[in-house]
Amino acid sequence: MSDVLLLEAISKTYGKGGPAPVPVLSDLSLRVGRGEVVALVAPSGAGKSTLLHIAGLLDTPDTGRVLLDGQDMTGQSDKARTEARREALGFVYQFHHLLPEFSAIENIVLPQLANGVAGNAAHARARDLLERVGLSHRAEHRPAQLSGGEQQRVAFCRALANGPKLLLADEPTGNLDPATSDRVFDVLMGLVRDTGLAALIATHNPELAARMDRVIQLDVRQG
Ligand SMILES: Nc1ncnc2c1ncn2[C@@H]1O[C@H](COP(=O)(O)OP(=O)(O)OP(=O)(O)O)[C@@H](O)[C@H]1O
Repeated sequence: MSDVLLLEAISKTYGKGGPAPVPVLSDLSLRVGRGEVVALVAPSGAGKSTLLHIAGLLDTPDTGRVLLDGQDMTGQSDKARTEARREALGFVYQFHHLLPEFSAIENIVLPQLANGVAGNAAHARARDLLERVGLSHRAEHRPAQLSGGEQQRVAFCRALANGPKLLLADEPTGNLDPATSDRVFDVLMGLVRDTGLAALIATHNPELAARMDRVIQLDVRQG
């Protein structure tokens, strides 16, 4: 299985060289293969967000390498990283961050237009994604008119709108009640499996983690 994401010997310390350095990641390596769904389980403060930011090319490690689909992103320009992020990565957060003034379908169309997709094709893809998550009938509604679980399903569609190679998710169902979280997670797994993309999904929920292909546990560093 080829690696979609490969982190090699990553280290990160905040405030390095200052009076109160915070070492967070030390010599961490991980890989996510094509079609693989990996759970990232970490107690609060262990560096889960730091790791997702590094994997998502939003932050850089002090040492180590980040390879995305075989391409070494270490030392690449901001422009190249932004491009790679737009083309290869999809993000889902605990709170959906949908644009409130746009409808569900527009929230899925807009990132495609920003990537140069033609309007008709972008709408067709958005409709297809909404159908897959059972929300065709809510396409014209704005986020505030949708339930929390529905908003999160729209956020999944948006993350997948540009056909990413890797989905990075930070507690994607964390703000939902347990029953809704379970249902919405099923939808996410269905989407990921259908599209064959790789996913790294951070969760505090051991039951959700157990349903993924592999679990990576991060521990809090002492000192
Ligand atoms: N900019 C920063 N400067 C200094 N310390 C930081 C900075 N950002 C994060 N940290 C510290 O690094 C550690 C890891 O932070 P991170 O946000 O990655 O944790 P996390 O595992 O995502 O936690 P949570 O699950 O609570 O969100 C924490 O102790 C945090 O206080």
